[in-house]
Amino acid sequence: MEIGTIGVIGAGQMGNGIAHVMALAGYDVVLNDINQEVLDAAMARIEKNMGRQAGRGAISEEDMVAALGRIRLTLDQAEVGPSDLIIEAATEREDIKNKIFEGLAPHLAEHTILTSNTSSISITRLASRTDRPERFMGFHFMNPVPVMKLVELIRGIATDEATYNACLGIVESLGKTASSSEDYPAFIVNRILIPMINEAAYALYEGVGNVASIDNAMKLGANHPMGPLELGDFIGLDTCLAIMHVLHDGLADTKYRPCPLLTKYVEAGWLGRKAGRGFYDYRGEVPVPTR
Ligand SMILES: CC(=O)CC(=O)SCCNC(=O)CCNC(=O)[C@H](O)C(C)(C)COP(=O)(O)OP(=O)(O)OC[C@H]1O[C@@H](n2cnc3c(N)ncnc32)[C@H](O)[C@@H]1OP(=O)(O)O
Ligand SMILES: NC(=O)C1=CN([C@@H]2O[C@H](COP(=O)(O)OP(=O)(O)OC[C@H]3O[C@@H](n4cnc5c(N)ncnc54)[C@H](OP(=O)(O)O)[C@@H]3O)[C@@H](O)[C@H]2O)C=CC1
Repeated sequence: MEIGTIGVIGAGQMGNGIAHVMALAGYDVVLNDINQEVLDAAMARIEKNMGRQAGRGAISEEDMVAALGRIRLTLDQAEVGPSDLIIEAATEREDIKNKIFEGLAPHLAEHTILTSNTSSISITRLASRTDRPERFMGFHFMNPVPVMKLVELIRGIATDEATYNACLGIVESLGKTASSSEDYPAFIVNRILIPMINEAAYALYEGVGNVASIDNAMKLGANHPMGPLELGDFIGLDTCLAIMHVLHDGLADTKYRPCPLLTKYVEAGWLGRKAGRGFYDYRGEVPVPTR
């Protein structure tokens, strides 16, 4: 199936990265959010990131200008409907995602493929609420999207082969690598990664170490590019907590208990980098640990 236009719903950190790589690969992109300021910030972020790529010669100025011209911003979800493929990248809440797919339903073209960039939520369950479970997939990018090579592809129980192959073709056209995961809570990467971040929050909660010692231990002792608390802030602590709840509920195993300190940070609105404060405070010149 020929894919020309890609709709992206949610213009947060993932939505802007997805729009960036899709436009550079030659797709027309319709980027939607409920907030004009978020749309404007997403476009500014894309321009900045592409500018850096052009600056170091990874892409040409012409490619950059052409890619930026392929991105259309809209507050009207209906304008996303006729896209060949839609990637939902809104907040990690099942009620929000269901509402988006319900709202899209009357505006979809017959052939439109629906996908979700969800980090953890059942693809089968999301698909079952739509009119096209056979044309529904998990299309899971990693953060930061322009840099990370992997895309997890998750089939729901009803996903057909044509849909899977269309998504695989897109991943290849981006120069990224697809890995297939079965549809179980948090798939592969987050099944392993997010419990590690939650465990780091427990180590902090129990006083095993402070923020700096925990992050340094994993950076210098295990060669991780970011410490687990820094990575939690980078992903978004609300997203990390939501994933822990999906693991805990979906696998009914106490080993996935969300750390109470992680919950407290989210309740405080200390969601990490995107909120200016999380395990670190980002409001000054350099990030300062909060504990
Ligand atoms: C939660 C989920 O559902 C799934 C997930 O995504 S889990 C999270 C997965 N991601 C990770 O684990 C990221 C771990 N961190 C890293 O790999 C690295 O710290 C990093 C790539 C983010 C930054 O690397 P670094 O060497 O410290 O920084 P830096 O040298 O500034 O950046 C490296 C490159 O990334 C680019 N980059 C960094 N952050 C970026 C961002 N937010 N957006 C776009 N590009 C970015 C830089 O432009 C730079 O590109 P060039 O080398 O081509 O100039
Ligand atoms: N952060 C990460 O590292 C990764 C996240 N993901 C997944 O990607 C998705 C997005 O995450 P992320 O970008 O980090 O989250 P962000 O919080 O950065 O962005 C989510 C965006 O969705 C918007 N939004 C909420 N409701 C709607 C709606 N009804 N229609 C359109 N937009 C809406 C939000 O607006 P507002 O702020 O106004 O509510 C916000 O701008 C989640 O499912 C997450 O699990 C996947 C891989 C990695």
